[in-house]
Amino acid sequence: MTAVSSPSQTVRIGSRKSQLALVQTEWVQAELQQRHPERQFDVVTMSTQGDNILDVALAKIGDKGLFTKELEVSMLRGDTDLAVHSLKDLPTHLPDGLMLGAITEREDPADGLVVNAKFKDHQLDTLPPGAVIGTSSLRRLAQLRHYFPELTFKDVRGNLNTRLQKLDAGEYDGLILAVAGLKRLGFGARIQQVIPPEISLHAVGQGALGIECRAADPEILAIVKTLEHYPTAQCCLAERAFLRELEGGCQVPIGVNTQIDGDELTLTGLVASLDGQNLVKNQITGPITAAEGLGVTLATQLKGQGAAKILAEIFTEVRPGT
Ligand SMILES: NCc1[nH]cc(CCC(=O)O)c1CC(=O)O
Repeated sequence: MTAVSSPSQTVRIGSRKSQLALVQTEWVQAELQQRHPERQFDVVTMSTQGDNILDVALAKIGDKGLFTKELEVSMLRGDTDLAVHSLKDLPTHLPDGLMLGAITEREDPADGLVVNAKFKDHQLDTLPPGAVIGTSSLRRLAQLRHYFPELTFKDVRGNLNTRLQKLDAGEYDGLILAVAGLKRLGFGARIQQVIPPEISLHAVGQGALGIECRAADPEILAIVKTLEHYPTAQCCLAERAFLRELEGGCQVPIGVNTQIDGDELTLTGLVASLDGQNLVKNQITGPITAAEGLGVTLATQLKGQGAAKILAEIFTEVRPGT
């Protein structure tokens, strides 16, 4: 008798429809298919709120689950079994019934500068005063304003291709984008400068993928876990604990950098005011196995150093009335 795969053998992977999301999900699909040949892995795509609202600055619409909610509802209904996210888009609090099943190996987590052809060979410190830099992230804005007050910063929305088209059409002189996204979409050659952590700390979870699944589905969890990359997971769990403790979403100027050296993990964290005038930054080192505790401790330290005041100010500025 030949084994015919029953419908229950099919694992359905939820994904956003953007080109980056699809590249990432197809990578996960191929890796899982290779590790679990007895199963069939299908991709189910859906649009999220974040994909549909393109005319409003991200900072103004809030961030809680903007790019993830539809994928989560689908898992809770049993229409899909897991979801692939850019980890930085996944909120630190997940809905009841779901969990972060695995974190995959991280691509370069840094931000990168991409420029219009007329500024070929320029870097942030050689661009002329007034050059227009596109970014939709308050974190990038605050840090870059601090170090390059003579540059002009302008909001930019849309997927990566749209953004690059706007850049090449001359609407911007430069864009700040995640190196990971550019590389995954084949635009690595356009990265003019990888921005060092001394100038701009990256977003929590940047460059890694987070695979979310149902908390009460051990079979799927066991499958998903086979994609976990331990060092990346510990770094990202430290970063996510730091962010959770500060209660800031991805649209608050919070930056991090995490390094592993032997059995030790060093987490650097920053909270910045929107105008980039005030940067509160600190660092903590401890055993890798205490990753989340290190994130919580660093957050508490930063709050005491002035971060609590900065965050309170931002919440009243960005979301008046709430
Ligand atoms: N904010 C959107 C987003 N979410 C994930 C990435 C790609 C990089 C990653 O995996 O962190 C990007 C694009 C960007 O920030 O330039």
